[in-house]
Amino acid sequence: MTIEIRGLTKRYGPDTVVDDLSFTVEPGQVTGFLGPNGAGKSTTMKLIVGLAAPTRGSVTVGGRRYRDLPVPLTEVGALLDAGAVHGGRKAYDHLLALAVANGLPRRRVGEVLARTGLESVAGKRAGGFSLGMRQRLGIAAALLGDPGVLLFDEPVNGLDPEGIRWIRGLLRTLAGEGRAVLVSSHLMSEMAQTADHLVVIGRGRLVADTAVSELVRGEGSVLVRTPEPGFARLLVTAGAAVREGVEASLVVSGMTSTEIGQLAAHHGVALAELTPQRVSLEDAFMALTEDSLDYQGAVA
Ligand SMILES: Nc1ncnc2c1ncn2[C@@H]1O[C@H](COP(=O)(O)OP(=O)(O)OP(=O)(O)O)[C@@H](O)[C@H]1O
Repeated sequence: MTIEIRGLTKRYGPDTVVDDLSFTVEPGQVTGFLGPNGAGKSTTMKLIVGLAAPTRGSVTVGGRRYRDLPVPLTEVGALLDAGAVHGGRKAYDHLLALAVANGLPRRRVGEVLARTGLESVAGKRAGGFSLGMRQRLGIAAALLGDPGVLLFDEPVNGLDPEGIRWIRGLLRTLAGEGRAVLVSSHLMSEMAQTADHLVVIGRGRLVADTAVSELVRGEGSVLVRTPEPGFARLLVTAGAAVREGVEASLVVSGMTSTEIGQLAAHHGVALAELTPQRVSLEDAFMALTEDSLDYQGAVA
């Protein structure tokens, strides 16, 4: 199942929090939803599940609006706020109440408890749960209806390394099962390890909609070192952009290292160094969102 977002706009008073946003979340992959704090990620997720009404535009899941889904829990599962569990209820009872209210078989409760590693604490009250356990309970609830679409809002926030590793693995597995998985984060490094596809927003607007592999490949530059003073001019003549790097190196863009090596060989120029510079995802993200950051200082 696919999430289709078209021209989605949400205003709160004078503030346009989501601004003419369009993108698609495909099944079978993890789509990372990235943006600095306040970019509008949570609001977009609320719009997807009908917790807020769009000012303009539309969101559909499998071609239908959320409110038109007969049993939403069997089509869309969402972890939007891990704190939203009644603290006095036992984990098992919380899930059972949800299952019964949605006409789901009782056995699903045991299945999702097992899948989220909560079997041993199923009889304990959620009020005494650590953040990591509440997070797992929220995920168990999202999985209850075996939905084809899953939304997770900042699921790794506040988790320890083991919890983070577990969530990453779960997201990958859920996508591997053919589900559409949309997961928000304000950390590019986190998404780089989990997502196949990235949707980046800033100030409610779409900044990038790209495969992770595309972003990593990006526009790299090549570091060149040579004792031959005329080589920079040769590079420029060949169509490259050249600037001076540290310690008398040249930073070349617009040509691959192979092309630069061939040019040097052709002119009999000895190279002391020829190193492609990898663009890190973090750098790519900063470049993408630079213009859309509200508070540059806070992010830097
Ligand atoms: N119900 C509301 N009424 C008024 N303004 C709101 C409401 N909900 C969100 N906002 C504003 O919308 C903007 C976007 O918030 P949102 O929570 O969607 O961003 P976010 O990208 O999820 O950020 P974060 O990573 O900090 O959670 C913020 O400026 C927020 O103050």
